Amino acid sequence: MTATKGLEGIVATTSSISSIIDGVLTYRGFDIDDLAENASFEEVAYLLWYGKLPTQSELDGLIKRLGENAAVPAGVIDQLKLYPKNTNSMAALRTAVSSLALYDESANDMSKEANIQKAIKLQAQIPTLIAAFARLREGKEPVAPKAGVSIATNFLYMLTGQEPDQVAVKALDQALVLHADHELNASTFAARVTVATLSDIYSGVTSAIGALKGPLHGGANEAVMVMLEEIGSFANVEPFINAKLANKEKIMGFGHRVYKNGDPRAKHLQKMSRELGKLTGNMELYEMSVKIEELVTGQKGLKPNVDFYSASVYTTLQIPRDLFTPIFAISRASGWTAHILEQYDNNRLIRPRAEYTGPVDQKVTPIAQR
Ligand SMILES: CC(=O)SCCNC(=O)CCNC(=O)[C@H](O)C(C)(C)COP(=O)(O)OP(=O)(O)OC[C@H]1O[C@@H](n2cnc3c(N)ncnc32)[C@H](O)[C@@H]1OP(=O)(O)O
Ligand SMILES: O=C([O-])CC(=O)C(=O)O
Repeated sequence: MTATKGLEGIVATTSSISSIIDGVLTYRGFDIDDLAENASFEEVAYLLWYGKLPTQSELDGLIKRLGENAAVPAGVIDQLKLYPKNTNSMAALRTAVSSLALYDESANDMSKEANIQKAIKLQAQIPTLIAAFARLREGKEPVAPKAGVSIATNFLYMLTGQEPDQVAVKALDQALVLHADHELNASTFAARVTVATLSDIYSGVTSAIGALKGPLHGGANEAVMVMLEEIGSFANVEPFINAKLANKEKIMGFGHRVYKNGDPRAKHLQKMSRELGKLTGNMELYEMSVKIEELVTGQKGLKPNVDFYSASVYTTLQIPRDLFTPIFAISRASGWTAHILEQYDNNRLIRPRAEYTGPVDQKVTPIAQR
């Protein structure tokens, strides 16, 4: 038995949800470029869950259902109030999602119908949890979700308590489309491993949030912003990046396990970053990002991934830096739950082997003689 480090190149399941073939990303056979330009996040979530794009009435039905399920139990809000104000936002989300199960009587109902309902409920409640956490830590009361509006609209509304700007809604909605699913990425794999024991959907999504949090995965979008802030100005980009590369340090938001010739989602986020910069009259973050790309691609051949330009996009939308990864979770909840449903449909316990590299033939010495 020989181990493959990081399971690189290992095909661990079949799936009909999304594919990456020759650098092209599709959800259910639809190219991400097409979806990014022509579909809303709710249409994409429907596509991931049901395998087809919705008709207008199916879409209206889903938006209505998401609205009806968006409020979170009062007990969970009470718990959020007890979280330390400076706690990590992904740790808060992970704990809060796990708590949702305590208040759902159908949490352990494994019927298909109950699991689809829970997928929709989780998708609806995650934005509410994040916005409530963000307000409570600033000493503000949570804002109740609105019915009949998109997730992008509702999230920005619940975060700020104000009717969101349409440019911001459109940008966030497109970002949600771009992040919704990505084949067998680490957090989706974590979700599938968890539910393959026939554990419940809340356990699967809680595992996934834990995996997404890390800076080698979803946490990279926040890490990109930390780096941009550390660089501080366009003039500092070149010396900063050159020093990092000379030290063989990783540049966050670059590289990918699967894409070696570039992440097809990055160009959409780059365009969004440029357009938002122009609209707000502040191009500095965009220009710094472009310069970083020029240096990292030029010297290392590494291309930006989905996390790189999302940092300047979210900052221009005035979203706090530590909510970038939770926003990724809002979007990826659709993919995680679609994968969990698919796993239940054709389940087998996921249990690979390890190549043992430890000592052999050891004998126990009585404790007094050790
Ligand atoms: C949504 C997402 O999850 S997208 C990914 C988000 N993560 C990041 O942006 C973090 C930065 N990027 C990385 O750490 C990596 O590129 C990963 C984890 C995404 C993929 O990595 P892997 O396929 O495991 O490649 P690995 O980390 O082994 O790197 C291979 C080589 O490229 C280098 N490399 C990879 N990414 C980077 C980077 N961002 N900056 C500098 N060098 C890098 C490594 O140092 C290594 O070099 P070496 O062979 O000289 O030691
Ligand atoms: O697929 C991966 O390894 C990481 C990624 O880009 C994603 O989850 O969107």
